[in-house]
Amino acid sequence: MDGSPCPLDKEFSDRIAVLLAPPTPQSIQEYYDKLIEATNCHGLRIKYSNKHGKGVYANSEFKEGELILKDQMLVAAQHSSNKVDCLVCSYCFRFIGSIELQIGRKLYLQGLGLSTKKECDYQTFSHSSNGFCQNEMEEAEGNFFMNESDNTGSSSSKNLKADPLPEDLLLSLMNGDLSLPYTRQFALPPVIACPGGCEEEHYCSNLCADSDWESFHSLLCTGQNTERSRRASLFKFIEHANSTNDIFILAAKVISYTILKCRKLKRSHTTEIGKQPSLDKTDEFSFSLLMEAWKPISMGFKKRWWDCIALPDDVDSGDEESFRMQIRDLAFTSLKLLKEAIFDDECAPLFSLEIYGHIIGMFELNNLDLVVASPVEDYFIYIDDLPCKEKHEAETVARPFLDALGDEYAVCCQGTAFFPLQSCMNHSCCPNAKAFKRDEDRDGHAVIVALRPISIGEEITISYIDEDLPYDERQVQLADYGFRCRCARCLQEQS
Ligand SMILES: C[S@@+](CC[C@H](N)C(=O)[O-])C[C@H]1O[C@@H](n2cnc3c(N)ncnc32)[C@H](O)[C@@H]1O
Repeated sequence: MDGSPCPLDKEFSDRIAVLLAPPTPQSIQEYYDKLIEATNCHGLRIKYSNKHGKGVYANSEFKEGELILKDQMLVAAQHSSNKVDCLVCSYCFRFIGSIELQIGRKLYLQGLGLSTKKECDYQTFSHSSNGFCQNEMEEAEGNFFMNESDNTGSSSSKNLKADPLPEDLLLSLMNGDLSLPYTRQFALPPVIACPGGCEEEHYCSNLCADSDWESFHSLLCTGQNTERSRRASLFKFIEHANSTNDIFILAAKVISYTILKCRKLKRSHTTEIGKQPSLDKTDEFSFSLLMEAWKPISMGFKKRWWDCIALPDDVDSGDEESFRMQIRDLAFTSLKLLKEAIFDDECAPLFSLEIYGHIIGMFELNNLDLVVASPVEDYFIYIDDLPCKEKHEAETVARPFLDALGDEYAVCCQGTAFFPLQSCMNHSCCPNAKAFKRDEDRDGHAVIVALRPISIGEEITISYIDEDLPYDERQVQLADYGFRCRCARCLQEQS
């Protein structure tokens, strides 16, 4: 990149270009054929066309309302501020513990003055609307800030609530001494601690804990088992992300995932082949492993973050260049902090600003909001629907907690995720499918259902925006995704 402040961009420019080169149609086909085989999504096929790049096509018929896809995220994270509201598994994003723990913990943390996000947006495909924490962005970067309420949930609560409940009451709710009526019917998986001893991540099972550890967390854990100076660096990186934009946590997860996969490939190669490459080939060998580990990320549609981020309404177009430079500098600050914490010599090109910018840009252009409905909401609805006598008895115990929660009782788990198959779905203003969580979808998977009958060979499209908007407004919104829509409806309405 011309004028990049990051020395690694220059040192590894050839390798960075290889890592960021768009995959060939043939490698796309091979990769997604394998993925579809491995995930049993035989009703779908990914095809490449010169028109819109990758797209998802029906390989079988779908009826209206039928499930098309449940896509497991490649990488995902709960918004930092949402962690106050919802205790979820850090790998699959199921709610964990118990209804009592969810309620008690939230009220307890609120009592400590931690902020919360009010409502839950069930519209799951969304542009990340910059995701900045407003105050910190203003402070850290000087001039610019975003007006809209951001989706990191950093807004403080405005709703009216009853007086706080006594702390010891909340503690007994959290530690299981006090139980609420009918919560057995809303049993949740137990809370499994992080194997590295950090207090940040929790899991619903040992399987999730181990999978997270192996795929992401062993490099990012701030627990006691992590060496002291690395821990201090990680804390600094996380603090910076939490106070500016938690998209950096996701970028760190992508880098951690690639490094850990690279190490795993190296181990299995050494065990299988039984020998190390000759010294003069070590460098090439390491890079071939890096390419292999990076492959799932290489498939994602990407642009540099500071090039593709939508210009906030309150930034004058004359200040655009300066705004984009500030975004780049912010990313560079974050990258330097991450590099101090987890740098790996054999994966050095990953720590270039060019790669970091493209990873974040990938989330900007492809992300689907991570949304998991809260069982606490179901619980209070259940109480409300009980016959009169039972309802009255249950409410006597549960009501103070509902009052203390106010209208925040229903806050769902919210975050950002990259889904390998869903992210290949193109947009249409007359879509035949939509992202929609059904009652049974209680984890972080992306769920896509058919809006009308779909025949074999038809492209499966979703809408990235509110498709009921008039033509011009739709184009304005889609410009934030970097394209002008050429779907059948737009072509017709344009003429
Ligand atoms: C989430 S990706 C979809 C998959 C993408 N086609 C690929 O090759 O990875 C979104 C990008 O696809 C392209 N795209 C999606 N829908 C489109 C449409 N209706 N008209 C033009 N381009 C579209 C745009 O470049 C957009 O930024």
